[in-house]
This record gives sequence, C-alpha cells and structure tokens, in this order.
Amino acid sequence: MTAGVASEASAYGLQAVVEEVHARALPDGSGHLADYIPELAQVSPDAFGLAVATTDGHLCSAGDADAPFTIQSISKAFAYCIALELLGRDKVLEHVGVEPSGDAFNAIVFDPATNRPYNPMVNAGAIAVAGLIQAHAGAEAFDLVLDRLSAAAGRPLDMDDAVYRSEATTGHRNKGIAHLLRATGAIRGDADAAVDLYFRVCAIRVTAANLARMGATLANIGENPVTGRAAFAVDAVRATLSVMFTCGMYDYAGNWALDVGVPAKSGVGGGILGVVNRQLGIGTFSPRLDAKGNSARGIRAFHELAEELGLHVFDPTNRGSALLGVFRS
Ligand SMILES: NC(=O)CC[C@H](N)C(=O)O
Repeated sequence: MTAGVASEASAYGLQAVVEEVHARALPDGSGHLADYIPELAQVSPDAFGLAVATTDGHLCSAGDADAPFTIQSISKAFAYCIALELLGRDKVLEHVGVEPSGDAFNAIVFDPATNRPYNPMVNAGAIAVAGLIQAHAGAEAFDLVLDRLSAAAGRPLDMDDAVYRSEATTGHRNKGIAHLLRATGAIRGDADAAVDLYFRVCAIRVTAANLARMGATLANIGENPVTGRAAFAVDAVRATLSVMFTCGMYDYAGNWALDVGVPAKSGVGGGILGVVNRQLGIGTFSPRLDAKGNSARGIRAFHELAEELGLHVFDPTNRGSALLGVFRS
C-alpha cells in the first residue's frame, strides 16, 4: 500500500480519507471519561470528531468536529511556544528541561541534576512555564495566551468557566506541584498565580476543527494559513514541535513515535493535536481515555490516518505532498 494510496487519495480526495478513518475508529468504545476534574465527567462520552487542515488553508472533517471541549494539556505545547518567544530559549531552559521523563502527566518528579521539571509537556513543566508567562505578563497573562491560541485557530476562543472552577477548587495535586516548584526555584514568583493561569489556560474551549487549524498553523511555521496572521515565532515553533515529538504523549511517547510518528499533544478533555510539518494539522476529539490519559479513539484515528496517508516522519511513502496536490489541481 504505497503509491496506490497516493492515487486513491488523489482520486477521492482528503475528505473521503477523513470520513473513512472516522468510520474505522468509531466502533472503538474503550476507555473512560476523566473524572478527577468533576466537570469533565459531565461530557457526552460518545462524541467523536476528526478534522485535518492543510497548510494551504483547506479543512476536511467528519463526525463531531465542531463539538466544543476543553483543550487541557494540549495547551502545554502552545504555552511553551509562547514562553520561548517572550523569554528566549536560555531563560526557559533555566526553569524547565527538554528530556522525556517517561512518567505520567501528573508525576511529581524533577530532574535530580537540575531540580527542574523534565519537560514542558507534563504538568510540572507546564506549571513552571505558566509561572514564567505569569511573571512576564502579570495581569495580562491569560489574555495574551488566549489571543495567541485564537490567532492559531483563526477565530476567537473562550474559556469554559465551569471547567476552570471545577479544577481550581479540586486541583490540589497541581497546586502542590506549583509550591514544590516555588521551593526548588523553577517558579520564582507567585506559585498560586502560576497554577491559576495554568488552570485557566487548560479550560480554553476548542473543537477538533480548531485543533486542526492550530496544528496547521504550527505546520506552517507559526503563520495561520487562512488569515496570514503570525501567531508564533519560527524558532519557537521548531523547538515546540521537537519537544512535542519526544514528550507530547507522556509515557506513551515512545510507542507513538514508533507507530504514528508525528509531533502530537493530548489532553484529558479528549483532544489530540498532531502536526505534519509543512503539510497538515490534525485534530481529534473523543473523551474516553485510556490508562495513560490519552483519548483511546483519538489514538486509533491517528494510527489509521498515519497508516493511510504515510504520515510518519520516517515513512518512505509520505503522501502528504500528493494530497496537497489534490487541492491545487
Ligand atoms: N493531561 C491533561 O490534560 C491534564 C490537564 C489538567 N488540567 C491537569 O492538570 O490535570
């Protein structure tokens, strides 16, 4: 299944591939809703959306691609990108490393050599990043992040207040992490303000279609392909995609690199964002999570899509360029 798929994709178009992959992943009803944030247990467990956006501005989608959900940990990739641009790579590296930890997303472990969180894709690292943005932008911090994420999506995003309040009143583990980071120096300012910013950013509402557009903005080195607005700096995007590739799927990152092979980030709201550099952004939404906290059906859809289109970064039959040709012809 190499050149054959390229011609099939060209013949039937990306929309048909997206619908086919959606149909194949749909029967997978495995996993459970996240309920440690009480409000997340209120969502409809059966929703399933898939969307793919190209760097030349097209969007193909299937199922519940316009259903809203909270971005949760997918925001960690974008917050890291913003922090790199605002503060520079050296300053950010002083506070959070770039090594895969192989630990669960909420693990309380720091690199013993440096006392920093291992990477910005786990909670500890993301809370340290929130501390940097908070210290830099003060009262403007949340609006700054919301504005950049909206620029990436190409539409104004907002925050789900109920989910924010639900996590802010129950998230004692994350609050504890923030104070540990304050004690080790990874956070130097107000730990409570840092974790509050983190909770707010996690509660930003998106759809699978929004995630696909945001991924296409990263794939397009920071410039939204539809609006032409530069959402992120080029160097920051390069670093962010690198860290997403090695750390974005927590303790599933190695398996993901082997089987799917594109930079990605998941969140306990049920979303997964994937980026095929210079070609595509991919967004899935299905809120039932596997034991590692990744969307079970989302993972299945990414496997199918990567296989169908040859998206793996080391796949000799990558057919993304052929697909983009579909739209140019
Ligand atoms: N993996 C996630 O999406 C976790 C995000 C969530 N807000 C938390 O900190 O627990």
